[in-house]
Amino acid sequence: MRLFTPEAMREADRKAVERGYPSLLLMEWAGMKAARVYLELFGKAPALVLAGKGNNGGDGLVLARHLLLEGVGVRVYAAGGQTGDALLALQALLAHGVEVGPLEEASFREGEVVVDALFGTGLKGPLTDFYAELVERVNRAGLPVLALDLPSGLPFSPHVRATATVAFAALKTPHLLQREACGKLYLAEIGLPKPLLEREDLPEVASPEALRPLLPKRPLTAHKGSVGRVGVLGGYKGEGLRYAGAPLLAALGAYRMGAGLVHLVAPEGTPLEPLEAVFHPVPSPTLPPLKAEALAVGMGGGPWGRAWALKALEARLPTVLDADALHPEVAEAYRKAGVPAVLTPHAGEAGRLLGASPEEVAKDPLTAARALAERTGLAVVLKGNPTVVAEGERLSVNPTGNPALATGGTGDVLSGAIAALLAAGLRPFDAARLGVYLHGLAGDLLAEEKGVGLLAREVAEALPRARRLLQEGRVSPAFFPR
Ligand SMILES: NC(=O)C1=CN([C@@H]2O[C@H](COP(=O)(O)OP(=O)(O)OC[C@H]3O[C@@H](n4cnc5c(N)ncnc54)[C@H](O)[C@@H]3O)[C@@H](O)[C@H]2O)[C@@H](O)CC1
Ligand SMILES: Nc1ncnc2c1ncn2[C@@H]1O[C@H](COP(=O)(O)OP(=O)(O)O)[C@@H](O)[C@H]1O
Ligand SMILES: [K+]
Repeated sequence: MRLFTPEAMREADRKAVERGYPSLLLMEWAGMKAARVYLELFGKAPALVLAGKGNNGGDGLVLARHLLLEGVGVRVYAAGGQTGDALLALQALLAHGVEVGPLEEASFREGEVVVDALFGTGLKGPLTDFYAELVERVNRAGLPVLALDLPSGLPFSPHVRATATVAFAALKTPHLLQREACGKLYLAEIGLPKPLLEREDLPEVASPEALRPLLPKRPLTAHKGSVGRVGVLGGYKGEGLRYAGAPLLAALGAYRMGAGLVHLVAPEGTPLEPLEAVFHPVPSPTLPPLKAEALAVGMGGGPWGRAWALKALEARLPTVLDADALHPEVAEAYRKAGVPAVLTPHAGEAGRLLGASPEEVAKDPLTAARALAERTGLAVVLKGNPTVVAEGERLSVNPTGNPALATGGTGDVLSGAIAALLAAGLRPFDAARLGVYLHGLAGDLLAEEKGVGLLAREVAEALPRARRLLQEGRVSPAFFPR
């Protein structure tokens, strides 16, 4: 699944028509699928449909007809001047005897659900005047809003803040970069010929279909030495500072992602947890002899992080470099040595590596992740919402995960989880995108059950469940909770 720009989506629509596919069918499917989501979310609550004059409005007019046929009360207000498919959609609705009022007269009523079909991918520039005001009125009305394709006004401001959004044919950049405005996100297939959606030049949206085949196999004859052993190097003792928990959480992340054995290399005095680990207490950042296939370095390493990362290089094992191991000279040393590595910075750490502010990184994570991958020659996991994975020319945007993960130690769990996948033999880019996806999914499962207030160790504990859902094909490719 690819992440489309609005322009790339319009191009795909155009190519479908060039191939002879009737565009009216696309619109009919779009409106019908959106009506299904409406019924699922809001049942028979009456709808207030606000339709623009373009094809997005046309989708709204189709939806109104389908809701009417399902016995849902609809009030429809539309801009004047429809042409083409949108005009046909209007005529079909009028033929059912529905009154369509002018958009200027739209009013909001308690108990209604607003269907936002004002603008989709055809918007050029920010809304002004009447439409800016209308969007503000929609937001102020306090009613649930179902946005068709995109919340109107995106990617600019002002824009509609939707309760849910039905994206047609493919996710577009604002769906993942301006997720806040979209609410619950649904992806509806509308019959666009598949080859038009296969655009290798666009970033990937990490999807269950693409990731499932990457899951490491666990043969009947597996033993703890055959499924991947991880060395975790982290923690720091000195100057009254103790970062004891971080490496333990990385160890948990590795075990919960299926590692056969985890070696925990940490400062003397670090608690001997988890019990399942093999402990190597060290007085300074050293690399004891380890039987391992991958390493995770830097979690809670303070001033030890950099030294540890450079020592770890001697093992020439695929390595996750996190937190205190994230320094330009460390990345450069791994690149030079040709040792495969995954960098896992958040926006602040990425900013430090790029010489940019955290705000600049967070504003355009796709560009920042690509720039960092290019500069370091390594795989990069730029953490946030969304998390972006980059390596060379490849970009993968992760749709799982939610703000309940914004709590200390969840990043450490992720480092260990990615290291376990490296140890199982996955290439850095694959270990990174699979690890990030399952970590986010674990967070989604927990947020659904418990809401906010998670502990990082619970995220580790939920990893096997996330993995099993993916393995069994039970993750919906068309629904993205937050
Ligand atoms: N074959 C297709 O093209 C399909 C398109 N579909 C829908 O069509 C949408 C795209 O349709 P359109 O290309 O007609 O575009 P939209 O319906 O998103 O908007 C186009 C209209 O907005 C006006 N406009 C643009 N920028 C504006 C601004 N800043 N202020 C005020 N008015 C502005 C344009 O003049 C035009 O009238 C998609 O998002 C999707 O919902 C679906 O029906 C599926 C098939
Ligand atoms: N708002 C959010 N939405 C989705 N994921 C989030 C959000 N906030 C944090 N996360 C995830 O939680 C993890 C936090 O990692 P990090 O910042 O390194 O924390 P720590 O250093 O405490 O372990 C990352 O995987 C990040 O993507
Ligand atoms: K819309």
